[in-house]
Amino acid sequence: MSPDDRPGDAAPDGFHAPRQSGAARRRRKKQRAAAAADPTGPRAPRNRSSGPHKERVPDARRVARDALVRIEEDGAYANLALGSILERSALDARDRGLATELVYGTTRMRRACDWLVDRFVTGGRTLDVATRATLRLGAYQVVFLAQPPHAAVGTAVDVAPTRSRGLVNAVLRKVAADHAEHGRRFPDRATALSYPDWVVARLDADLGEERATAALEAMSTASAPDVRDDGYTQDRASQWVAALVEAAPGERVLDACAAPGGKATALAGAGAYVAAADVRPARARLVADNATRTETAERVGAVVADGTRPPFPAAAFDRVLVDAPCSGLGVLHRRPDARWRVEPDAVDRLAALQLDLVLAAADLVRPGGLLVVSVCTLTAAETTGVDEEVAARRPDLAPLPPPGDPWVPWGRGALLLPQAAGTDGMALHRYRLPA
Ligand SMILES: C[S@@+](CC[C@H](N)C(=O)[O-])C[C@H]1O[C@@H](n2cnc3c(N)ncnc32)[C@H](O)[C@@H]1O
Repeated sequence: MSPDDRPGDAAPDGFHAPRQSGAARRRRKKQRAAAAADPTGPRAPRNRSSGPHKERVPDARRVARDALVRIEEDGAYANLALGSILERSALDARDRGLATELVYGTTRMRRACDWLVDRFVTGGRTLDVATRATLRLGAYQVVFLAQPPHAAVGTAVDVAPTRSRGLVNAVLRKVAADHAEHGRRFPDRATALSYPDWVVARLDADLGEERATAALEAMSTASAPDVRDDGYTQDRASQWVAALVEAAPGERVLDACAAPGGKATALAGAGAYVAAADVRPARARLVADNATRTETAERVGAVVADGTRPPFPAAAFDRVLVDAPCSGLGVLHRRPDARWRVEPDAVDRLAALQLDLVLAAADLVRPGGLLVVSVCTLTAAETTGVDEEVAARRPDLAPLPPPGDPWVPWGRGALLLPQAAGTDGMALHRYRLPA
């Protein structure tokens, strides 16, 4: 996994846009070379617009189909794939909205859509990427958008590759007929919710089935972006975390994992002097850019530093925030494709890193100061699990009571479930250093 692809790192807050990873670019190049060398293999991306519709002005569904092909074929991020195709299209605002809904919704519900169509693909036939994308799109419209079947099937056939129009028509008609007769039905919860098995199993075990289901359902709906008074786009959960640091004007605060700078700029906006550190130089530059844009640059010092080996003197800060890299299982609604990218072993690997970051940060807080730890995930390993280790190794750190509703108590900290207030899911621990 490339740095740009790390879970929990790439929240689309702020003014910046994330880039496609180097790995994705390399993969794409390799696929093109392989397709060119093997004419019987999968279609090369350059051919994807061939066929009788090549010259047509793209409509929302065609744009959506093309974006879904790019996401699947090139490993492109959904927002970037769609963004670049929309940029070149002549769609008006309404059709852009429709294309976005189709791409994001179909990407989220990919597993469910595959199950809906695969029952009716006979003879063990392997589907090419464009045909599968078209079938997913059609199934999504019929089953999840409840569009009139004849219209949904007709438009899917219209954007299908010529060679598979008959198949798309036949399969989607069966999907529509089955849906009309039985409604939505799936073989298991993970397919119905459209997440990888391991994500559902992990959240079931950690949150209980009822909370996990509601959280997973909430993260299949789009979240409304919130724009701060200074123009910075930041989810309300992150704004609350920054406020819970309770930084006062003139205080020295360290944000040990700061990029892209959402919380650092909020802390500086409250009047604190903020050392905003991040281990990745490119991301540290984002912090500086965002400080300039929010007019907090005179109180934000962006620093490249590894939080596990921080280059600051002991007890140098009144408050330290560790907004740690995490598996991102509380913010899966932000990126529709994120649920398919997170890897199961990320949870334990990141929990170990979080513990190192928290223990190193604790040494930087002055006597009587505050250490705040947040993660945008919901796993026990990365929340209560890390805190249990902290309790064992730093019994001198006194946990503060959890904030009230919509937060709920979670071990010695607090949890904000994505279904509680329509925000990101977050976990928070706050510790007072002995005076
Ligand atoms: C969840 S993001 C932080 C979001 C940020 N606090 C905000 O509100 O905009 C986690 C950040 O931790 C950084 N990071 C990862 N490992 C780190 C380390 N060892 N030391 C410092 N930063 C690290 C990542 O580059 C990423 O930018």
